[in-house]
Amino acid sequence: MADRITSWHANPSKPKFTPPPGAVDAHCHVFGPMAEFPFSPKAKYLPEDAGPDMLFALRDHLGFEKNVIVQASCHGTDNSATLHAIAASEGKARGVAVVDPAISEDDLAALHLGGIRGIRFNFLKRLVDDAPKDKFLEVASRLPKGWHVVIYFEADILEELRPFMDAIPVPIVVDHMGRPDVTQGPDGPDMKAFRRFLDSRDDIWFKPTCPDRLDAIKEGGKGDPWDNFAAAVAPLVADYPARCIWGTDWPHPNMQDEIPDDGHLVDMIPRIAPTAELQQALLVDNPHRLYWADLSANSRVTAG
Ligand SMILES: O=C(O)c1cc(C(=O)O)oc(=O)c1
Repeated sequence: MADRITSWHANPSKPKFTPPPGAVDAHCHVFGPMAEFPFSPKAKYLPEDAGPDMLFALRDHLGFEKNVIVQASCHGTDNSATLHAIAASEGKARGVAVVDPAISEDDLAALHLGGIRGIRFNFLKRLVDDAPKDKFLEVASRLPKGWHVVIYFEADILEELRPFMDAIPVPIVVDHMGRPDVTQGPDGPDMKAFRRFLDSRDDIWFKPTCPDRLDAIKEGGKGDPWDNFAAAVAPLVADYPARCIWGTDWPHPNMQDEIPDDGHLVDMIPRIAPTAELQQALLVDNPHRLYWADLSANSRVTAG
């Protein structure tokens, strides 16, 4: 296999923006450690270790209180590394798993006990070999109560995926807004198509995340400070404030050629969510509704 890759910043800056109390980094990953949690034989990249200690140090450095750890494709359907990180978080992390669609009810229940609250369907050909829609729909129909489905796809297959996504019987959370071309601006065809999709159901959520990916210089974007991203995404957050959650995407799988400074990523937040109300929704209330709904004594977790 190829050399192991480092895709994260060694010394990220301190953000100027201070997240509100209770803020959740609701899209991040862990890699390994490989000696304990080997990568999948089908992994499309082989990263250096980026385990829970590093993730929690970054969380504190950036001013967040909690994490939602999304199973990275390099770990395939073995969620041990993600579960280990959640267990090490002292109640400050929950997660999203990637499962073999034939998973048993008992194994789903065990994932729930381990802090998992959703499963991820990945449609990026550069990350996974196959994405069997019929099997995905079958497992989506028997998830534990309160779970959702996270979907990662690129804008050019949104329409093709519509019948599949329309049939998903639980809430849907779209990773990185389905990767729109942000250079088209807020009213470009990709954003318009994504808005039509959001308007088709009121239980579709999205992550206005990854300016580093969507506005990368190597993709024809502007790079840091990612002005195309800010311009294209701020109106979306303003129009759907109860349906978005935010995350760093640390350790930034596959971003080794244009590694983002995590402090700069956090400083994108007030550019896409300029008011205290929007920041509270994006960073605190919305992720708590999806991932900590059992903290029901708190008004922030009621549906709305
Ligand atoms: O665009 C990517 O390369 C990417 C990869 C993964 C993963 O490997 O799980 O997750 C992400 O959120 C984004």
